Amino acid sequence: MASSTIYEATCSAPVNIAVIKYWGKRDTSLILPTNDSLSVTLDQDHLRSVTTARADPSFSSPPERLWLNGVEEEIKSQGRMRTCIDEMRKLRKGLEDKDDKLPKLSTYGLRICSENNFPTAAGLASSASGFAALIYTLASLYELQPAVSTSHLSRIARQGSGSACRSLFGGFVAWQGGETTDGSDSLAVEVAPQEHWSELQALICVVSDAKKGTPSTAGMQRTVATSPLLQHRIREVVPARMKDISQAIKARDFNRFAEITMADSNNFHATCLDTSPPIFYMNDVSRAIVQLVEEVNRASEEAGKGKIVAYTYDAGPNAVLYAPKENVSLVLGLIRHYFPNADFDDTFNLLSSGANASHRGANQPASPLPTQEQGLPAGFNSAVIPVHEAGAVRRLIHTQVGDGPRLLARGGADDEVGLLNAEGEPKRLQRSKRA
Ligand SMILES: Nc1ncnc2c1ncn2[C@@H]1O[C@H](COP(=O)(O)OP(=O)(O)OP(=O)(O)O)[C@@H](O)[C@H]1O
Ligand SMILES: C[C@@](O)(CCOP(=O)(O)OP(=O)(O)O)CC(=O)O
Repeated sequence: MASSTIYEATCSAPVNIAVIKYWGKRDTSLILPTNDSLSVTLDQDHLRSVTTARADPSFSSPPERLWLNGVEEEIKSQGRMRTCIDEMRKLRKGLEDKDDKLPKLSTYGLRICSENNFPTAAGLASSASGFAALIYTLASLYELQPAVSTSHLSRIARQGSGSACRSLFGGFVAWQGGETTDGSDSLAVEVAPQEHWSELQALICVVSDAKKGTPSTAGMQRTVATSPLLQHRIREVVPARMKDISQAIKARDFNRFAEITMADSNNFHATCLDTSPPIFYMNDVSRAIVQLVEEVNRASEEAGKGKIVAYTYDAGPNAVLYAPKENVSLVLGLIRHYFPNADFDDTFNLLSSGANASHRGANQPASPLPTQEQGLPAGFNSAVIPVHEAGAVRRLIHTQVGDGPRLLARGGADDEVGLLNAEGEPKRLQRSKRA
């Protein structure tokens, strides 16, 4: 029998894409990085993880169960999920020890259900939004805030997946790597809120949605073990860039922001190439996008204007393009010309054919090259890359800088947003594990 009060919370959390990359751990179990990093939080109206957690004394054998996208996952005894749940319980117990009146939720079993609204295998940062949603939901269920700060929560999210600590904040977020061996100073802080530079937008070019060859967790430790270039990155490159890009963000200086973002993506991928055996995340399509961005920026600067757009690549071939709002139509036009037939989620109605129109690749005629009236710089070399075969870029997602995790609902199982049914099982269950 379930107890009469339902202790439940449902929250969402955003994806973040780093502009100064985290790559390497100095402690693999606490997840302490070898360098600081900095990211932009993306709008969870477009990409998000939603998690429901319920605590109930009747939940037993096993006390905790977890479903991701409708499929039950094992909570391994030494695993990251286990650590996160245990750490959150400890924080709740701390509050209960100080206040007798609080229900002893820390002793109750848990049911957790989470869904990502983007394909988990799309090479987007699902572990970041996923662990941030988990931590924020448990913090809401256990009513930890304001006693426990968001930066404190980020220290726990970090132990789920390093990059997840940055998804606890909106806007522009730094993960301070810290120096202590216990990880107490390794946490995320806000550099600037979303509203500070809300004109910054992102166009995600999904080049491949196949699961990558070398997972980041394994790849980065191979780089730590074998790359001399990584040592230079840790000592010289990143510290200077962290300062410079923070200033660029504070001054809303897109030119400088773009310069540092692209340089850091290239430096990170250079350390991957410097790894033994080398790791290749970018492919020919990724490199063609780099050439296109470099050319439009060159032509714009030659015309006495600033850079139009910046690229950055994580541990996969997909490009994330950052640009001020006023440049996105041009960037989109260029991508749609050189990479025809991509599915396009037109969240901002740039192609102006109705609200949230979705343009499915197969029916789209090849787009013409944007004109000078549409902002193409006069000296742009249109032969910089060939027009690629249809579907070389499979999907385009247009989004913008966004806010931090949101509490969507508290309490009953019959609310619309909660993911668990009255029995504490997913409302939407998938029969078998994804391939
Ligand atoms: N909604 C979620 N809630 C909790 N954990 C999640 C969620 N979504 C993903 N995860 C965790 O993240 C893991 C996937 O992380 P993985 O690093 O393989 O992919 P990725 O995050 O897409 O890639 P990367 O971190 O390299 O950008 C899953 O196995 C799961 O443990
Ligand atoms: C290239 C990156 O996206 C690497 C992300 O690595 P993860 O955070 O996925 O790694 P773990 O801490 O092992 O879970 C760069 C970044 O997001 O800063």
